[in-house]
Amino acid sequence: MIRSLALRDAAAEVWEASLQHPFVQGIGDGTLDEAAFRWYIRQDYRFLIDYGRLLSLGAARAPRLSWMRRFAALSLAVLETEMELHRGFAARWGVTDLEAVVVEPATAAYCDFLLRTASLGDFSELVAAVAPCMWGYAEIGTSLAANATSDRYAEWIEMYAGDEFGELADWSRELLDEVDGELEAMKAAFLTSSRHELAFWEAAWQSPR
Ligand SMILES: Cc1ncc(CO)c(N)n1
Repeated sequence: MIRSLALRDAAAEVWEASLQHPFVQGIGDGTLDEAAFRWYIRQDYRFLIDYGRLLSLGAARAPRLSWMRRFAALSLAVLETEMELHRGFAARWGVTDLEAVVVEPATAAYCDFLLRTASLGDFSELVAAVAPCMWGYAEIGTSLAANATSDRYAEWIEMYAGDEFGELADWSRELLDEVDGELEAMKAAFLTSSRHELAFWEAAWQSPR
């Protein structure tokens, strides 16, 4: 089986649980409590800083020049475009302390796993760990956009359902299929990231409101 599909298969239950998670569905139909969304935006803003670092490590370690360029460009796109979306939400909804926010355990655990894998793992494990971030959000965005009834969170949905993010998901699959690496180690990294994604939704759902 094609490696990206084998990994997607192995994580199918976890991905379905993320898509069906009440927090995610609440973004889709606009019923999600704004305080919970504010909590998520604050934590995700912190996540994106380390995610930018992870992509820069990807650039530093990439064995092909074309991958190196792509990782470097992506790091900048996250630190500029994606974080700008969060700053927009923050301004609209009265979040004034984006930079000062405490890193909650689910955020810290995910970021630490990603940066540990990127620093100490094989490059193929870095690729497997980062894929659920890109591919997973693109899948959620596309699925929510297909049924969206949400005005409130429309911008968020549009960003992750958009062509740019879709291309990113395609690229992450291409990397998974082309990189030199061992399937079992890659599967472990892919699954662990997928579980952290789910735990992030759950933490946001359980956040104090
Ligand atoms: C936790 C998380 N994973 C993936 C993305 C997509 O960039 C994001 N913004 N946040």
